[in-house]
Amino acid sequence: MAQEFNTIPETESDKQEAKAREILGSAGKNLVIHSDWKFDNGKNIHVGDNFLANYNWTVLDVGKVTIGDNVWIGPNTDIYTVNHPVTAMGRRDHLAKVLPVTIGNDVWLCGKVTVCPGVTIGNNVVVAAGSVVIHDIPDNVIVAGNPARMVKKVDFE
Ligand SMILES: CC(=O)SCCNC(=O)CCNC(=O)[C@H](O)C(C)(C)COP(=O)(O)OP(=O)(O)OC[C@H]1O[C@@H](n2cnc3c(N)ncnc32)[C@H](O)[C@@H]1OP(=O)(O)O
Repeated sequence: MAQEFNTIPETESDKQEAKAREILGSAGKNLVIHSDWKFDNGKNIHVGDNFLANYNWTVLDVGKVTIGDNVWIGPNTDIYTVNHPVTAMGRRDHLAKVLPVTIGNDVWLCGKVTVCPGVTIGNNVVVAAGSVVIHDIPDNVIVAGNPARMVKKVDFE
């Protein structure tokens, strides 16, 4: 399905939107996803109204990914729901732990952000470019860095 999506020319945004709606578990009104988009299932991704994902959005949605309204995703941003063991033996045994990712309303994940398994991001949050999110993030903040930490609070208006 990802390959099918990525063959649609960027100039044919109506076709991109229709295919994205086939792929996703659910989507609200006003949906824009650019190529290349990569994912495991697609059906485990749920997005709200006014969703925009820029180029090269990768989602390892073995687990559920829930995204609220008015969320923008910058280019080359990744969301993962799968962890593997830190022990060599665990990885030899191909073990995996699946944890959901939840993103609130009015969130901007900037370019080259990585969101790790099990994370919940609140409402009205900006995750600065290049950040790696390993902890939950509260409402109304800008976070930056690896690991992402609050750099300042932000108002809604
Ligand atoms: C759909 C799309 O997204 S397409 C467009 C893609 N565009 C991008 O990805 C652009 C991303 N922009 C950024 O990351 C910007 O730095 C923003 C939006 C987070 C800046 O927000 P501002 O409110 O202007 O933050 P400001 O520049 O005041 O920085 C606040 C603090 O965070 C730090 N900071 C800001 N961005 C980053 C970053 N990417 N990584 C690390 N630290 C950062 C600053 O150094 C500053 O720290 P200091 O107070 O110790 O100096």
